Amino acid sequence: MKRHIVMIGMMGAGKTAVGSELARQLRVSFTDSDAEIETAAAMSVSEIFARDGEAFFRDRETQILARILQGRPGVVSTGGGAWMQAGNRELIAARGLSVWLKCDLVTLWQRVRQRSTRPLLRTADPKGTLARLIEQRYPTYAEADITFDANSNDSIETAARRLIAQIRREVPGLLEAK
Ligand SMILES: Nc1ncnc2c1ncn2[C@@H]1O[C@H](COP(=O)(O)OP(=O)(O)OP(=O)(O)O)[C@@H](O)[C@H]1O
Ligand SMILES: O=C(O)C1=C[C@@H](O)[C@@H](O)[C@H](O)C1
Ligand SMILES: [Mg+2]
Repeated sequence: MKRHIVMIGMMGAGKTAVGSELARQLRVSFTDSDAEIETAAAMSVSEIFARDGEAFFRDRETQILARILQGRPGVVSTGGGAWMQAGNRELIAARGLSVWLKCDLVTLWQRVRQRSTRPLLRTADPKGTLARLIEQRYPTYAEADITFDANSNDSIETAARRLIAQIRREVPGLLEAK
């Protein structure tokens, strides 16, 4: 693979789940920026938000992304907010193919509602917060190189296979070239 494949999109879109399966099918490495930040800090994303604040988390996210992207090309899953910073978009564009996992509110809500691991959704009306984030972010997510329909009822394995087919169609040669 010539470039990284970088998964972007909302919380619950499947960046981690589909991204790790994609890496498995392509036999390349998988790195998740949220997980890397957690390992480096020995704290969960929620704990970092609570202790050091979102701005601190965003700085760490940029540093970690830059480091990951310097490595050998693989699949990289980002946190949902990473793509919203212009500097991060430039870093990603320089070394990777960006893939937006596009997903609607109903599906996202089904996937994130049970878990309390997303600090941005700890509000009085988490579904409303999710809806507002969708409105704010979708025009910018739409700037990604590839938009993948992540709504379908496909299994994670089938979704990854469908994404590989789409990348082969839209960016011929990317997966084959060493
Ligand atoms: N295509 C899919 N089919 C079925 N379940 C899915 C699919 N995509 C994601 N999920 C499930 O939805 C949940 C959220 O997915 P995941 O953690 O991959 O989202 P994410 O985009 O990485 O979110 P975050 O930005 O919070 O890290 C997981 O339980 C995952 O297994
Ligand atoms: O959408 C977001 O801004 C976030 C998504 C998660 O992946 C984490 O990076 C964090 O919870 C923030
Ligand atoms: Mg994730």
